[in-house]
Amino acid sequence: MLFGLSLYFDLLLGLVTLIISVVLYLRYNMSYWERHGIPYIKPNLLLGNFDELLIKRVPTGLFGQNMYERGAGHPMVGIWALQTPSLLIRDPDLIKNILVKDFNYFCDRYSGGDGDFDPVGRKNLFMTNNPHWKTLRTHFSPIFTGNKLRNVYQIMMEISDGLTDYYKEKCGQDGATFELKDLYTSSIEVISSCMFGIKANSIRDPDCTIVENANKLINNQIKRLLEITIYFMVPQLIDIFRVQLAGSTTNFFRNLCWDSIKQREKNGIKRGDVVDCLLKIRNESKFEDDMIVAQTFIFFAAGFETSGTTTSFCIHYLAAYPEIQERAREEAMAIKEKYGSFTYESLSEAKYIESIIQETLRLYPPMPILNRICVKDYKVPDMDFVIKKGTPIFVGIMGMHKDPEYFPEPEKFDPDRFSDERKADIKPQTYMPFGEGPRICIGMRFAMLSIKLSLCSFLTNFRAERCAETQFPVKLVLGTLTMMPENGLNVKVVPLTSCK
Ligand code: HEM
Repeated sequence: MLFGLSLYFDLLLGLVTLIISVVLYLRYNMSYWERHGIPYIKPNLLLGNFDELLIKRVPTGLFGQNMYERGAGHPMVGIWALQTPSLLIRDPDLIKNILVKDFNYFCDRYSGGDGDFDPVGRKNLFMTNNPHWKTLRTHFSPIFTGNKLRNVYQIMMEISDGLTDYYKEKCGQDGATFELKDLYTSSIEVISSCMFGIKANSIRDPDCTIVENANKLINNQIKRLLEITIYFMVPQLIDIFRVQLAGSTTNFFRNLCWDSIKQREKNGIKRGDVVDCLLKIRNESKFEDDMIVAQTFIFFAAGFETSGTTTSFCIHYLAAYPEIQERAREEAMAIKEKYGSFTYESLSEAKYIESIIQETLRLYPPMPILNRICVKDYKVPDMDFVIKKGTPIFVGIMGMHKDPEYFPEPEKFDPDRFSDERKADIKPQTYMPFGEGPRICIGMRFAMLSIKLSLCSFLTNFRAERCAETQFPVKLVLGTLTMMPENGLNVKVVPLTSCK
Protein backbone atom coordinates (compact mmCIF):
# COMPACT_ATOMS: atom_id res chain seq x y z
CA MET A 1 0.00 0.00 0.00
CA LEU A 2 2.76 2.32 1.06
CA PHE A 3 4.63 1.37 -2.14
CA GLY A 4 1.48 2.11 -4.24
CA LEU A 5 1.07 5.59 -2.71
CA SER A 6 4.67 6.42 -3.32
CA LEU A 7 4.29 5.41 -7.02
CA TYR A 8 1.26 7.67 -7.37
CA PHE A 9 3.15 10.45 -5.69
CA ASP A 10 6.11 9.99 -8.04
CA LEU A 11 3.82 9.98 -11.08
CA LEU A 12 2.05 13.11 -9.87
CA LEU A 13 5.34 14.81 -9.15
CA GLY A 14 6.59 13.85 -12.63
CA LEU A 15 3.44 15.21 -14.26
CA VAL A 16 3.56 18.46 -12.31
CA THR A 17 7.26 18.87 -13.17
CA LEU A 18 6.48 18.22 -16.85
CA ILE A 19 3.64 20.76 -16.91
CA ILE A 20 5.76 23.36 -15.13
CA SER A 21 8.67 22.73 -17.55
CA VAL A 22 6.38 23.06 -20.61
CA VAL A 23 4.82 26.26 -19.27
CA LEU A 24 8.25 27.68 -18.42
CA TYR A 25 9.48 26.80 -21.92
CA LEU A 26 6.41 28.38 -23.56
CA ARG A 27 6.81 31.51 -21.45
CA TYR A 28 10.50 31.66 -22.30
CA ASN A 29 9.72 31.29 -26.00
CA MET A 30 7.05 33.97 -25.78
CA SER A 31 9.59 36.35 -24.23
CA TYR A 32 11.76 36.08 -27.39
CA TRP A 33 11.04 39.58 -28.67
CA GLU A 34 11.28 41.14 -25.21
CA ARG A 35 14.72 39.57 -24.82
CA HIS A 36 15.71 41.00 -28.21
CA GLY A 37 14.43 44.49 -27.36
CA ILE A 38 11.76 44.46 -30.09
CA PRO A 39 8.24 45.71 -29.31
CA TYR A 40 5.73 42.88 -29.66
CA ILE A 41 2.06 42.08 -29.64
CA LYS A 42 1.03 40.05 -26.62
CA PRO A 43 0.66 36.43 -27.72
CA ASN A 44 -1.45 33.50 -26.60
CA LEU A 45 0.81 31.03 -24.78
CA LEU A 46 0.06 28.15 -27.20
CA LEU A 47 -1.06 29.67 -30.51
CA GLY A 48 1.00 32.84 -30.42
CA ASN A 49 -0.84 35.66 -32.22
CA PHE A 50 -2.53 33.24 -34.59
CA ASP A 51 -5.27 32.52 -32.06
CA GLU A 52 -7.17 35.30 -33.87
CA LEU A 53 -6.94 33.34 -37.11
CA LEU A 54 -7.39 29.82 -35.80
CA ILE A 55 -9.86 30.27 -32.95
CA LYS A 56 -11.51 33.65 -33.35
CA ARG A 57 -11.48 33.13 -37.16
CA VAL A 58 -10.88 36.76 -38.02
CA PRO A 59 -10.50 37.17 -41.84
CA THR A 60 -6.78 37.23 -42.64
CA GLY A 61 -6.88 40.78 -44.02
CA LEU A 62 -8.40 42.11 -40.80
CA PHE A 63 -5.97 40.06 -38.74
CA GLY A 64 -3.07 41.74 -40.56
CA GLN A 65 -4.73 45.13 -40.15
CA ASN A 66 -5.26 44.58 -36.40
CA MET A 67 -1.61 43.59 -35.91
CA TYR A 68 -0.48 46.57 -37.99
CA GLU A 69 -2.59 48.99 -35.95
CA ARG A 70 -1.49 47.52 -32.63
CA GLY A 71 2.13 48.04 -33.64
CA ALA A 72 1.60 51.77 -34.31
CA GLY A 73 4.71 53.89 -33.84
CA HIS A 74 7.19 51.05 -34.50
CA PRO A 75 9.02 50.12 -37.72
CA MET A 76 8.39 46.46 -36.93
CA VAL A 77 6.72 44.41 -34.25
CA GLY A 78 7.32 40.92 -32.98
CA ILE A 79 4.52 38.39 -33.31
CA TRP A 80 4.39 34.59 -33.02
CA ALA A 81 3.21 32.27 -35.78
CA LEU A 82 2.13 29.59 -33.31
CA GLN A 83 5.45 29.13 -31.47
CA THR A 84 7.66 30.68 -34.16
CA PRO A 85 8.87 34.23 -33.43
CA SER A 86 8.07 36.29 -36.53
CA LEU A 87 8.12 39.94 -37.56
CA LEU A 88 5.41 42.16 -38.92
CA ILE A 89 7.15 44.95 -40.83
CA ARG A 90 5.40 48.33 -40.76
CA ASP A 91 7.92 50.91 -41.93
CA PRO A 92 7.76 51.56 -45.73
CA ASP A 93 11.55 52.04 -46.04
CA LEU A 94 12.25 48.79 -44.22
CA ILE A 95 9.64 47.07 -46.38
CA LYS A 96 11.51 48.34 -49.43
CA ASN A 97 14.77 46.90 -48.10
CA ILE A 98 13.20 43.53 -47.44
CA LEU A 99 11.13 43.14 -50.59
CA VAL A 100 13.40 44.89 -53.07
CA LYS A 101 16.87 46.09 -52.07
CA ASP A 102 17.97 43.20 -49.88
CA PHE A 103 15.84 40.61 -51.67
CA ASN A 104 18.69 38.07 -51.49
CA TYR A 105 18.10 37.80 -47.74
CA PHE A 106 14.34 37.35 -48.18
CA CYS A 107 13.95 35.63 -51.54
CA ASP A 108 11.76 32.75 -50.28
CA ARG A 109 8.26 32.67 -48.97
CA TYR A 110 7.29 31.48 -45.51
CA SER A 111 4.01 30.07 -46.88
CA GLY A 112 4.25 26.49 -48.09
CA GLY A 113 7.42 25.86 -46.09
CA ASP A 114 10.08 23.64 -47.61
CA GLY A 115 8.90 20.07 -47.06
CA ASP A 116 8.42 17.45 -49.77
CA PHE A 117 4.82 16.50 -49.15
CA ASP A 118 2.32 17.92 -51.69
CA PRO A 119 4.64 19.02 -54.52
CA VAL A 120 1.63 20.38 -56.46
CA GLY A 121 0.91 22.82 -53.65
CA ARG A 122 4.49 23.55 -52.68
CA LYS A 123 6.65 23.48 -55.80
CA ASN A 124 4.78 26.00 -57.91
CA LEU A 125 6.03 29.45 -58.85
CA PHE A 126 4.16 31.06 -55.96
CA MET A 127 5.26 28.80 -53.14
CA THR A 128 8.57 27.32 -54.20
CA ASN A 129 11.93 28.34 -52.81
CA ASN A 130 15.20 29.09 -54.56
CA PRO A 131 16.90 28.00 -56.73
CA HIS A 132 13.70 26.57 -58.32
CA TRP A 133 11.85 29.84 -58.05
CA LYS A 134 14.40 31.73 -60.13
CA THR A 135 14.40 29.07 -62.87
CA LEU A 136 10.61 29.08 -63.02
CA ARG A 137 10.27 32.87 -62.95
CA THR A 138 12.75 33.17 -65.84
CA HIS A 139 10.73 30.65 -67.87
CA PHE A 140 7.32 32.19 -67.21
CA SER A 141 8.08 35.93 -67.32
CA PRO A 142 8.05 36.14 -71.16
CA ILE A 143 4.35 35.12 -71.17
CA PHE A 144 3.48 38.50 -69.70
CA THR A 145 5.37 40.91 -71.97
CA GLY A 146 3.43 43.63 -73.80
CA ASN A 147 3.58 41.70 -77.08
CA LYS A 148 2.24 38.50 -75.56
CA LEU A 149 -0.56 40.38 -73.83
CA ARG A 150 -1.46 42.00 -77.14
CA ASN A 151 -1.67 38.49 -78.66
CA VAL A 152 -4.11 37.18 -76.05
CA TYR A 153 -6.16 40.37 -75.96
CA GLN A 154 -8.38 39.19 -78.82
CA ILE A 155 -9.33 36.15 -76.72
CA MET A 156 -10.14 38.39 -73.75
CA MET A 157 -12.40 40.47 -75.99
CA GLU A 158 -14.32 37.44 -77.24
CA ILE A 159 -14.93 36.30 -73.67
CA SER A 160 -15.99 39.75 -72.59
CA ASP A 161 -18.45 39.97 -75.54
CA GLY A 162 -19.79 36.53 -74.60
CA LEU A 163 -20.41 37.72 -71.02
CA THR A 164 -22.15 40.87 -72.27
CA ASP A 165 -24.49 38.79 -74.48
CA TYR A 166 -25.20 36.47 -71.58
CA TYR A 167 -26.03 39.37 -69.23
CA LYS A 168 -28.25 40.95 -71.89
CA GLU A 169 -30.26 37.75 -72.23
CA LYS A 170 -30.60 37.34 -68.47
CA CYS A 171 -31.44 41.00 -67.84
CA GLY A 172 -34.34 41.27 -70.25
CA GLN A 173 -35.73 44.79 -70.64
CA ASP A 174 -35.99 45.75 -66.99
CA GLY A 175 -32.80 44.34 -65.61
CA ALA A 176 -32.23 41.62 -63.04
CA THR A 177 -30.43 41.03 -59.78
CA PHE A 178 -27.11 39.22 -60.13
CA GLU A 179 -24.84 37.64 -57.63
CA LEU A 180 -21.66 38.70 -59.33
CA LYS A 181 -20.19 35.22 -59.39
CA ASP A 182 -20.64 35.13 -63.18
CA LEU A 183 -17.63 37.43 -63.19
CA TYR A 184 -15.64 34.65 -61.54
CA THR A 185 -16.77 32.31 -64.27
CA SER A 186 -15.65 34.81 -66.85
CA SER A 187 -12.21 35.04 -65.14
CA ILE A 188 -11.97 31.25 -65.22
CA GLU A 189 -12.66 31.37 -68.95
CA VAL A 190 -10.04 34.13 -69.43
CA ILE A 191 -7.36 32.15 -67.61
CA SER A 192 -8.16 28.80 -69.21
CA SER A 193 -8.31 30.27 -72.74
CA CYS A 194 -5.39 32.72 -72.54
CA MET A 195 -3.03 30.65 -70.40
CA PHE A 196 -3.86 27.10 -71.53
CA GLY A 197 -5.64 27.48 -74.87
CA ILE A 198 -8.70 25.69 -73.46
CA LYS A 199 -12.12 27.07 -74.32
CA ALA A 200 -14.36 25.80 -71.55
CA ASN A 201 -17.53 27.71 -72.54
CA SER A 202 -18.01 28.10 -68.81
CA ILE A 203 -20.22 31.19 -68.96
CA ARG A 204 -22.91 29.22 -70.79
CA ASP A 205 -22.12 25.98 -69.02
CA PRO A 206 -21.46 26.86 -65.37
CA ASP A 207 -21.61 23.18 -64.38
CA CYS A 208 -18.61 22.25 -66.53
CA THR A 209 -15.69 20.42 -64.89
CA ILE A 210 -13.38 23.41 -64.86
CA VAL A 211 -15.87 25.62 -62.98
CA GLU A 212 -16.76 22.75 -60.66
CA ASN A 213 -13.10 22.40 -59.69
CA ALA A 214 -12.52 26.15 -59.44
CA ASN A 215 -15.45 26.31 -57.02
CA LYS A 216 -13.90 23.56 -54.93
CA LEU A 217 -10.78 25.71 -54.58
CA ILE A 218 -12.65 28.70 -53.23
CA ASN A 219 -15.50 27.14 -51.29
CA ASN A 220 -15.88 28.44 -47.77
CA GLN A 221 -16.33 25.16 -45.95
CA ILE A 222 -14.33 25.07 -42.76
CA LYS A 223 -12.02 22.27 -43.99
CA ARG A 224 -11.01 24.29 -47.05
CA LEU A 225 -10.55 27.49 -45.05
CA LEU A 226 -8.32 25.66 -42.59
CA GLU A 227 -6.27 24.07 -45.40
CA ILE A 228 -5.56 27.49 -46.87
CA THR A 229 -4.84 29.16 -43.54
CA ILE A 230 -2.40 26.38 -42.65
CA TYR A 231 -0.66 26.64 -46.01
CA PHE A 232 -0.12 30.37 -45.85
CA MET A 233 0.16 31.09 -42.16
CA VAL A 234 1.29 27.94 -40.33
CA PRO A 235 3.09 25.76 -42.91
CA GLN A 236 4.72 23.78 -40.07
CA LEU A 237 1.41 21.90 -39.91
CA ILE A 238 1.26 20.89 -43.60
CA ASP A 239 3.14 17.62 -43.13
CA ILE A 240 1.50 16.84 -39.80
CA PHE A 241 -2.04 17.15 -41.19
CA ARG A 242 -1.03 16.16 -44.76
CA VAL A 243 -2.69 19.25 -46.22
CA GLN A 244 -2.92 19.58 -50.00
CA LEU A 245 -3.21 23.14 -51.32
CA ALA A 246 -5.17 22.00 -54.34
CA GLY A 247 -7.24 19.80 -51.99
CA SER A 248 -9.62 17.52 -53.84
CA THR A 249 -8.79 19.14 -57.20
CA THR A 250 -5.21 17.82 -57.32
CA ASN A 251 -6.04 15.05 -59.80
CA PHE A 252 -8.08 17.40 -61.96
CA PHE A 253 -4.96 19.57 -62.37
CA ARG A 254 -2.81 16.53 -63.13
CA ASN A 255 -5.17 15.60 -65.96
CA LEU A 256 -5.45 19.19 -67.20
CA CYS A 257 -1.68 19.52 -67.30
CA TRP A 258 -0.85 16.29 -69.11
CA ASP A 259 -3.82 16.48 -71.51
CA SER A 260 -2.83 20.04 -72.52
CA ILE A 261 0.81 19.04 -73.00
CA LYS A 262 -0.10 15.94 -75.08
CA GLN A 263 -2.50 17.95 -77.19
CA ARG A 264 0.11 20.65 -77.81
CA GLU A 265 2.76 18.08 -78.73
CA LYS A 266 0.31 16.45 -81.12
CA ASN A 267 -0.79 19.58 -82.97
CA GLY A 268 2.62 21.28 -82.79
CA ILE A 269 1.04 24.75 -82.45
CA LYS A 270 3.08 27.35 -80.54
CA ARG A 271 1.01 29.89 -78.58
CA GLY A 272 3.67 31.29 -76.25
CA ASP A 273 1.43 30.49 -73.25
CA VAL A 274 1.74 28.50 -70.02
CA VAL A 275 1.46 25.16 -71.85
CA ASP A 276 4.38 26.01 -74.18
CA CYS A 277 6.43 26.91 -71.11
CA LEU A 278 5.48 23.65 -69.37
CA LEU A 279 6.67 21.71 -72.43
CA LYS A 280 9.94 23.59 -72.42
CA ILE A 281 10.49 23.10 -68.70
CA ARG A 282 9.72 19.40 -69.00
CA ASN A 283 12.18 18.97 -71.85
CA GLU A 284 14.97 21.15 -70.46
CA SER A 285 14.89 20.81 -66.69
CA LYS A 286 15.00 18.06 -64.18
CA PHE A 287 11.60 18.82 -62.69
CA GLU A 288 9.54 15.88 -61.51
CA ASP A 289 6.09 15.35 -63.02
CA ASP A 290 4.15 16.93 -60.16
CA MET A 291 6.37 20.01 -60.30
CA ILE A 292 5.09 20.56 -63.82
CA VAL A 293 1.51 20.01 -62.65
CA ALA A 294 2.19 22.50 -59.84
CA GLN A 295 2.62 25.32 -62.38
CA THR A 296 -0.68 24.47 -64.11
CA PHE A 297 -2.39 24.65 -60.76
CA ILE A 298 -0.92 27.98 -59.67
CA PHE A 299 -1.57 29.91 -62.87
CA PHE A 300 -5.14 28.83 -62.68
CA ALA A 301 -5.65 29.29 -58.94
CA ALA A 302 -3.73 32.57 -58.50
CA GLY A 303 -5.30 34.05 -61.59
CA PHE A 304 -9.05 33.53 -61.54
CA GLU A 305 -10.14 34.28 -58.00
CA THR A 306 -8.07 37.43 -57.59
CA SER A 307 -9.29 38.95 -60.87
CA GLY A 308 -12.87 37.73 -60.40
CA THR A 309 -13.10 39.16 -56.86
CA THR A 310 -11.65 42.50 -57.93
CA THR A 311 -14.02 42.90 -60.90
CA SER A 312 -16.98 42.01 -58.67
CA PHE A 313 -15.97 44.51 -55.96
CA CYS A 314 -15.48 47.22 -58.61
CA ILE A 315 -19.02 46.73 -59.93
CA HIS A 316 -20.34 46.59 -56.39
CA TYR A 317 -18.73 50.00 -55.72
CA LEU A 318 -20.10 51.38 -59.00
CA ALA A 319 -23.58 50.39 -57.84
CA ALA A 320 -22.99 52.12 -54.50
CA TYR A 321 -21.67 55.36 -56.04
CA PRO A 322 -23.82 56.29 -59.10
CA GLU A 323 -21.90 59.54 -59.73
CA ILE A 324 -18.59 57.64 -59.92
CA GLN A 325 -20.24 55.11 -62.21
CA GLU A 326 -21.52 57.89 -64.50
CA ARG A 327 -18.07 59.48 -64.76
CA ALA A 328 -16.54 56.08 -65.57
CA ARG A 329 -19.23 55.44 -68.18
CA GLU A 330 -18.52 58.77 -69.88
CA GLU A 331 -14.86 57.79 -70.12
CA ALA A 332 -15.64 54.34 -71.53
CA MET A 333 -18.18 55.73 -74.03
CA ALA A 334 -15.69 58.35 -75.23
CA ILE A 335 -13.05 55.66 -75.85
CA LYS A 336 -15.53 53.46 -77.69
CA GLU A 337 -16.65 56.37 -79.84
CA LYS A 338 -13.07 57.34 -80.66
CA TYR A 339 -11.79 53.82 -81.53
CA GLY A 340 -14.97 51.96 -82.47
CA SER A 341 -14.20 49.24 -79.89
CA PHE A 342 -11.95 48.66 -76.90
CA THR A 343 -8.62 47.90 -78.51
CA TYR A 344 -5.53 46.93 -76.53
CA GLU A 345 -4.04 50.39 -77.08
CA SER A 346 -7.23 52.32 -76.38
CA LEU A 347 -7.59 50.85 -72.90
CA SER A 348 -4.54 52.81 -71.77
CA GLU A 349 -6.77 55.91 -72.06
CA ALA A 350 -9.21 54.52 -69.47
CA LYS A 351 -7.41 56.36 -66.66
CA TYR A 352 -10.39 56.95 -64.39
CA ILE A 353 -11.52 53.34 -64.73
CA GLU A 354 -8.00 52.26 -63.86
CA SER A 355 -8.13 54.40 -60.73
CA ILE A 356 -11.44 52.73 -59.76
CA ILE A 357 -9.67 49.36 -59.96
CA GLN A 358 -6.73 50.69 -57.93
CA GLU A 359 -8.99 52.14 -55.24
CA THR A 360 -10.96 48.88 -55.07
CA LEU A 361 -7.69 46.98 -54.65
CA ARG A 362 -6.70 49.37 -51.88
CA LEU A 363 -9.86 48.59 -49.92
CA TYR A 364 -10.08 44.91 -50.86
CA PRO A 365 -6.62 43.58 -51.75
CA PRO A 366 -7.32 39.92 -52.66
CA MET A 367 -4.07 38.87 -51.01
CA PRO A 368 -4.01 41.10 -47.92
CA ILE A 369 -0.78 39.84 -46.31
CA LEU A 370 2.60 39.28 -47.98
CA ASN A 371 5.11 36.94 -46.46
CA ARG A 372 8.76 36.06 -46.81
CA ILE A 373 11.28 34.11 -44.77
CA CYS A 374 14.74 35.39 -43.85
CA VAL A 375 17.24 33.03 -45.55
CA LYS A 376 20.44 34.41 -43.96
CA ASP A 377 21.08 36.60 -40.91
CA TYR A 378 20.20 40.19 -41.78
CA LYS A 379 21.45 43.29 -39.96
CA VAL A 380 18.59 45.82 -40.03
CA PRO A 381 19.90 49.16 -41.36
CA ASP A 382 20.15 51.91 -38.69
CA MET A 383 19.23 49.49 -35.90
CA ASP A 384 21.29 47.42 -33.55
CA PHE A 385 19.35 44.30 -34.47
CA VAL A 386 19.90 41.21 -36.62
CA ILE A 387 16.94 39.28 -38.07
CA LYS A 388 17.91 35.64 -37.65
CA LYS A 389 17.85 33.16 -40.52
CA GLY A 390 14.52 31.31 -40.52
CA THR A 391 12.44 34.20 -39.15
CA PRO A 392 9.06 34.51 -40.91
CA ILE A 393 8.36 38.03 -42.18
CA PHE A 394 4.86 39.45 -42.73
CA VAL A 395 3.77 42.66 -44.44
CA GLY A 396 0.16 43.60 -43.73
CA ILE A 397 -0.89 45.26 -46.98
CA MET A 398 -4.40 45.88 -45.70
CA GLY A 399 -3.09 47.70 -42.61
CA MET A 400 -1.03 50.05 -44.75
CA HIS A 401 -3.87 50.59 -47.23
CA LYS A 402 -6.11 51.66 -44.33
CA ASP A 403 -3.56 53.78 -42.47
CA PRO A 404 -4.88 57.39 -42.35
CA GLU A 405 -1.29 58.65 -42.39
CA TYR A 406 -0.92 57.32 -45.94
CA PHE A 407 -4.55 57.38 -47.10
CA PRO A 408 -6.59 60.12 -45.38
CA GLU A 409 -10.20 59.06 -44.68
CA PRO A 410 -9.15 55.48 -45.44
CA GLU A 411 -12.66 54.00 -45.53
CA LYS A 412 -13.81 56.49 -48.19
CA PHE A 413 -14.02 55.12 -51.74
CA ASP A 414 -12.16 57.83 -53.62
CA PRO A 415 -10.68 56.75 -56.97
CA ASP A 416 -9.17 60.23 -57.43
CA ARG A 417 -6.44 59.27 -54.97
CA PHE A 418 -4.90 57.58 -58.00
CA SER A 419 -5.39 60.49 -60.44
CA ASP A 420 -2.30 61.81 -62.26
CA GLU A 421 -2.39 64.91 -60.03
CA ARG A 422 -2.61 63.06 -56.71
CA LYS A 423 -0.91 59.71 -57.17
CA ALA A 424 2.53 61.24 -56.52
CA ASP A 425 1.33 61.85 -52.93
CA ILE A 426 1.19 58.10 -52.31
CA LYS A 427 4.30 57.10 -50.39
CA PRO A 428 6.16 54.20 -52.04
CA GLN A 429 5.59 50.79 -50.41
CA THR A 430 2.34 51.86 -48.76
CA TYR A 431 0.20 50.63 -51.66
CA MET A 432 1.03 47.08 -52.77
CA PRO A 433 -2.00 45.05 -53.88
CA PHE A 434 0.24 43.06 -56.24
CA GLY A 435 3.15 42.81 -53.81
CA GLU A 436 6.58 44.26 -54.50
CA GLY A 437 10.10 43.41 -55.66
CA PRO A 438 11.26 40.43 -57.73
CA ARG A 439 8.38 38.29 -56.36
CA ILE A 440 5.72 40.81 -57.32
CA CYS A 441 2.64 39.26 -58.97
CA ILE A 442 3.72 37.95 -62.36
CA GLY A 443 0.15 38.32 -63.68
CA MET A 444 -0.29 41.98 -62.68
CA ARG A 445 -0.50 43.50 -66.17
CA PHE A 446 -2.59 40.62 -67.45
CA ALA A 447 -5.02 41.06 -64.54
CA MET A 448 -5.29 44.84 -64.92
CA LEU A 449 -5.93 44.48 -68.64
CA SER A 450 -8.68 41.89 -68.29
CA ILE A 451 -10.41 43.73 -65.40
CA LYS A 452 -10.28 47.03 -67.29
CA LEU A 453 -11.78 45.43 -70.37
CA SER A 454 -14.55 43.80 -68.30
CA LEU A 455 -15.43 47.15 -66.70
CA CYS A 456 -15.40 49.05 -70.01
CA SER A 457 -17.68 46.46 -71.62
CA PHE A 458 -19.97 46.49 -68.60
CA LEU A 459 -20.20 50.28 -68.41
CA THR A 460 -21.04 50.71 -72.08
CA ASN A 461 -23.84 48.14 -71.94
CA PHE A 462 -25.27 48.17 -68.44
CA ARG A 463 -25.87 50.18 -65.32
CA ALA A 464 -25.24 48.65 -61.89
CA GLU A 465 -27.76 49.63 -59.22
CA ARG A 466 -28.17 48.87 -55.55
CA CYS A 467 -30.95 46.41 -54.80
CA ALA A 468 -32.48 44.90 -51.66
CA GLU A 469 -29.77 42.21 -51.56
CA THR A 470 -26.86 44.67 -51.90
CA GLN A 471 -24.90 44.59 -48.66
CA PHE A 472 -22.94 47.66 -47.69
CA PRO A 473 -20.41 47.55 -46.14
CA VAL A 474 -19.57 44.03 -47.25
CA LYS A 475 -19.25 41.34 -44.58
CA LEU A 476 -16.34 39.00 -45.27
CA VAL A 477 -16.35 35.27 -44.63
CA LEU A 478 -14.55 34.57 -41.36
CA GLY A 479 -11.35 32.60 -41.50
CA THR A 480 -10.55 33.20 -45.18
CA LEU A 481 -7.21 34.22 -46.56
CA THR A 482 -8.74 36.15 -49.42
CA MET A 483 -11.59 38.64 -49.54
CA MET A 484 -14.63 36.40 -49.76
CA PRO A 485 -17.94 38.23 -49.23
CA GLU A 486 -20.19 36.39 -46.79
CA ASN A 487 -23.38 36.72 -48.82
CA GLY A 488 -21.88 37.25 -52.25
CA LEU A 489 -21.98 40.61 -54.00
CA ASN A 490 -25.45 41.32 -55.30
CA VAL A 491 -26.43 44.20 -57.57
CA LYS A 492 -29.18 44.93 -60.05
CA VAL A 493 -27.90 45.03 -63.63
CA VAL A 494 -30.00 47.11 -66.02
CA PRO A 495 -29.35 47.29 -69.78
CA LEU A 496 -28.51 50.86 -70.84
CA THR A 497 -31.14 50.76 -73.57
CA SER A 498 -33.85 50.70 -70.90
CA CYS A 499 -32.26 53.41 -68.69
CA LYS A 500 -33.81 56.86 -68.78
C1 HEM B 1 -6.32 41.45 -59.25
C2 HEM B 1 -5.59 40.42 -59.58
C3 HEM B 1 -4.41 39.92 -58.80
C4 HEM B 1 -3.90 40.33 -57.59
C5 HEM B 1 -4.41 41.44 -56.68
C6 HEM B 1 -2.73 39.52 -57.33
C7 HEM B 1 -1.93 39.66 -56.20
C8 HEM B 1 -0.77 38.94 -55.99
C9 HEM B 1 0.10 39.11 -54.85
C10 HEM B 1 -0.12 40.07 -53.70
C11 HEM B 1 1.14 38.25 -54.99
C12 HEM B 1 2.31 38.08 -54.03
C13 HEM B 1 3.38 39.11 -54.39
C14 HEM B 1 4.50 39.24 -53.38
O1 HEM B 1 4.67 38.38 -52.53
O2 HEM B 1 5.23 40.27 -53.41
C15 HEM B 1 0.94 37.53 -56.23
C16 HEM B 1 1.81 36.58 -56.73
C17 HEM B 1 1.54 35.82 -57.85
N1 HEM B 1 0.48 35.98 -58.71
FE1 HEM B 1 -0.98 37.36 -58.61
N2 HEM B 1 -2.56 38.64 -58.35
C18 HEM B 1 -3.55 38.86 -59.29
C19 HEM B 1 -3.71 38.20 -60.49
C20 HEM B 1 -2.91 37.20 -60.97
C21 HEM B 1 -3.05 36.55 -62.25
C22 HEM B 1 -4.12 36.90 -63.29
C23 HEM B 1 -2.09 35.58 -62.31
C24 HEM B 1 -1.78 34.60 -63.42
C25 HEM B 1 -2.23 34.66 -64.61
C26 HEM B 1 -1.32 35.64 -61.08
C27 HEM B 1 -0.27 34.82 -60.77
C28 HEM B 1 0.57 35.01 -59.69
C29 HEM B 1 1.75 34.19 -59.43
C30 HEM B 1 2.21 32.99 -60.27
C31 HEM B 1 2.37 34.72 -58.30
C32 HEM B 1 3.67 34.23 -57.64
C33 HEM B 1 4.82 35.11 -58.16
C34 HEM B 1 6.21 34.72 -57.63
O3 HEM B 1 6.32 34.32 -56.47
O4 HEM B 1 7.16 34.86 -58.39
N3 HEM B 1 -1.85 36.64 -60.29
N4 HEM B 1 -0.23 37.96 -56.81
